[in-house]
Amino acid sequence: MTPHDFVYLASQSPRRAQLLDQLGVKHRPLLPDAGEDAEALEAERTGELPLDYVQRVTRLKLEAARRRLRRRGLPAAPILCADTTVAVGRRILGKPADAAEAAEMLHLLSGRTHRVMTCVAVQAGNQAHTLTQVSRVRFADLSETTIRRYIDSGEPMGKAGAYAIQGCIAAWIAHIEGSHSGIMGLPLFETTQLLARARVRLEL
Ligand SMILES: Cc1cn([C@H]2C[C@H](O)[C@@H](COP(=O)(O)OP(=O)(O)OP(=O)(O)O)O2)c(=O)[nH]c1=O
Repeated sequence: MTPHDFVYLASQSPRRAQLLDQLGVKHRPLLPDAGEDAEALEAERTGELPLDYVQRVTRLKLEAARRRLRRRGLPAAPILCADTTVAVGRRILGKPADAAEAAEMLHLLSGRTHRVMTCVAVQAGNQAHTLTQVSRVRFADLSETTIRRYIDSGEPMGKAGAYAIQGCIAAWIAHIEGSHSGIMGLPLFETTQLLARARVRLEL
């Protein structure tokens, strides 16, 4: 069987597209239709643990993407999607709704270690390959001024946990354990294993 030349990237995250580019994997967007409520997939359930949450949301994203592919009658190819969640203990930090929520999250993350979980799913034919990569991130103490300035920069919005390791807040990240690309939204080492299982053409 010849390898697949490209994957459908069912993600609106520009970071995920850039990270796939870094691997040299060709991808085509498979974005939600106007009527689809992509945000609704990320609704939390009371008492749900972060690991269960990130895996469930990824499954939902994959199912929605598979339906989309069928609806549009597009040529068959593997579909890749992912979800990134920040966890402080059992608490899930999603994307902040506004500046006040972003401030609350950054206060919570200040001076402590939290986990960042990214679940990746690749559907190839009838088979779904998934894995979850978990990293640990330690923030130095963040002052009120730093938090305020960071929120004013606009960067926290649209990011799980109200920060982006690839941005200026990296100046306060004292330690990471795990996968830098995973924290950004797509763990490259692990994703490569999934793509290989799905027989997607890789650069190396
Ligand atoms: C913790 C962290 C998150 N993020 C981003 C990655 C994700 O885009 C976002 C988490 O939201 P996700 O719901 O995982 O992704 P998304 O909504 O951007 O895109 P889609 O659901 O369509 O795939 O936070 C960073 O860019 N840097 C970081 O350091």
